[in-house]
Amino acid sequence: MSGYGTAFSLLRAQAGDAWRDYTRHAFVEGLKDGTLPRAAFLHYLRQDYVFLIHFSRAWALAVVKAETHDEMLAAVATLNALVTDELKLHIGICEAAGLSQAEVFATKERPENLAYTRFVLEAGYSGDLLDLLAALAPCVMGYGEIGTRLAAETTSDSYADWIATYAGAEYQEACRAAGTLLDAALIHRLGADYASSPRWDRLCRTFRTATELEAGFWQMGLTP
Ligand SMILES: Cc1ncc(C[n+]2csc(CCO)c2C)c(N)n1
Repeated sequence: MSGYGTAFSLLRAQAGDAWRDYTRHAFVEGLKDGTLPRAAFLHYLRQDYVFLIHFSRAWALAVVKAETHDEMLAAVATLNALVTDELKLHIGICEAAGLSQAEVFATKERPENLAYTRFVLEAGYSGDLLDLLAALAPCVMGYGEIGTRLAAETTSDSYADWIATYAGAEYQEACRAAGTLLDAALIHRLGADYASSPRWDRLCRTFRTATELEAGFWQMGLTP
């Protein structure tokens, strides 16, 4: 059990090797032991700022696709946290790492970044909240899992702040809230036996593709 809900555990298990390739990517192992080159980390941070803008748009779409007040509350809370706090926090992290605001704002979006965020948005545009959440889940829960493992296994202080952010209680609570939203949204639309629904295979495929695109994002990070 992952602790992020029943549906996430099922989706994670069916993603198989793709999940492992994402959460144990060489970039992640470099964060863990401090061997990740600084230039790669700064390049990743700049791309991640652009990523967060589109990710915020995807959570705004989740508000649009919500069908219950609880779903609206969960989506609007994440959207607010992203736009009000996380984007600002990210600029602060970049500045502390030696990147000016001007540099961050001028970042040219890499194709791997574009592919991932537009895949997520398209899943939401053409589908319902389930399609959108299946595409969003690897991002939210993957970082929660990576943060927890790295906090336990790290052998270096180089990226301690980054690890502490995702291992921290606040972020772990956000992962559990996303898991609760996903479980409830599935039951609301497909019933308790949602994994037997004809839609389940497609949701699994969407989750797996988003997982592969996360691994592609790490790989992009290694090539500034
Ligand atoms: C490529 C990439 N994937 C995942 C995250 C993690 N993340 C994105 S938004 C958010 C807040 C809650 O949804 C978190 C933790 C990231 N930063 N960059």
